[in-house]
Amino acid sequence: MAADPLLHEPVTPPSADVRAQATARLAALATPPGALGLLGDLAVWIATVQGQVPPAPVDRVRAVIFAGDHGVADHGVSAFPKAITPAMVRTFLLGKAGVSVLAAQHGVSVRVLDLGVEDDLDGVPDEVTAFKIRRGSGAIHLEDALTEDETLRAIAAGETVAAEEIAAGAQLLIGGDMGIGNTTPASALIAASLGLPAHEVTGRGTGIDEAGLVHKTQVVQQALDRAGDRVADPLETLTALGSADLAAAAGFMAAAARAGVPVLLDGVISVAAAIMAERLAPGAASWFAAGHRSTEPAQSFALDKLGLVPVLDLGMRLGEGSGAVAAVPVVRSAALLLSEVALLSDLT
Ligand SMILES: O=C(O)c1ccc[n+]([C@@H]2O[C@H](COP(=O)([O-])O)[C@@H](O)[C@H]2O)c1
Ligand SMILES: Cc1cc2nc[nH]c2cc1C
Repeated sequence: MAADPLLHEPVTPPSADVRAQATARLAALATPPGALGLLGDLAVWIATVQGQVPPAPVDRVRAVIFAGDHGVADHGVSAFPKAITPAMVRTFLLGKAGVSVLAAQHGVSVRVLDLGVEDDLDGVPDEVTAFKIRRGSGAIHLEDALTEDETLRAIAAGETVAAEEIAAGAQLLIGGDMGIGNTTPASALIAASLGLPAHEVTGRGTGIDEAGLVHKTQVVQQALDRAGDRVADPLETLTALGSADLAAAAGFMAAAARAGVPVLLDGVISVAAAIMAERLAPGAASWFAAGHRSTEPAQSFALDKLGLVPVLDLGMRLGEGSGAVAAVPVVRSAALLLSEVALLSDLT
């Protein structure tokens, strides 16, 4: 497959003029300056990415869960077996996962897609597997995750999905994940992109013990050493250290940014995809906000790199898009405050 001609093209940033107007309105509200704290910053962000002051209510929020398996999960890096991945895909479809409950409460649509699950998912609707790239991505410490062609096809799949969600009316998109072992490639992508060693970024994922963490750190470092200088290029980085689901999530976020649709990021996997989206489409991160801080160290390093301060910090590490969905009511509150609070100049 030929590379997308838009890859590496800079993304048009949100309007600096609208940002200035939103900042001025926030300062003019009938509140002491700075009294809304991060809610105020979030209000300015949502108005800026919407291109309008005051901002519109954030009614249509759509989450997409990119599911896939990872060869590295057979090498002692997770507390759980791979069979959990297809089982959770079925659970999302039943509306019974953690993210499903939060999303139902907050009126967020959830779409789950199999990009690389190591199971045929017999009986699930065809639309779930329509973008499948392969059954399981390569064990990144021993081999490439993907072929170059698979990387390009996965990115293109994510771009198509973003276009579909935007056509369906999304005002705000969330990129979620499901895949046993996926904190290993996510940490490797972040380490490679930020130039950090494995011991700084590697975390406990689903809950491995101390010995497991030592081993997982060695696996991440082995993957980084194996990839070597190839990590200077974002496509090579995804091919060597990523996965079908992570590449698709990166394509999804890059396409959302190019279309001027904001993205609320979730945990370490979502933020790894955001880092890759920013590398594929420089400037994309100006369309992103961070839903929450995960317990994974790589996620905090990556958020700092992107210049993002998370809305929530609840010690969550579920993935699935759940931390971002939990932050949606706060984003909605922020938009409403900037549009409905009286101006100081109007006080009687
Ligand atoms: O979002 C996070 O920061 C996060 C942190 C730890 C674990 N997870 C979820 O747990 C799975 C990956 O954990 P692990 O230990 O198997 O690499 C995957 O399905 C993720 O959605 C997610
Ligand atoms: C049960 C379970 C649910 C998950 N959801 C996201 N990652 C997960 C990992 C496990 C193990």
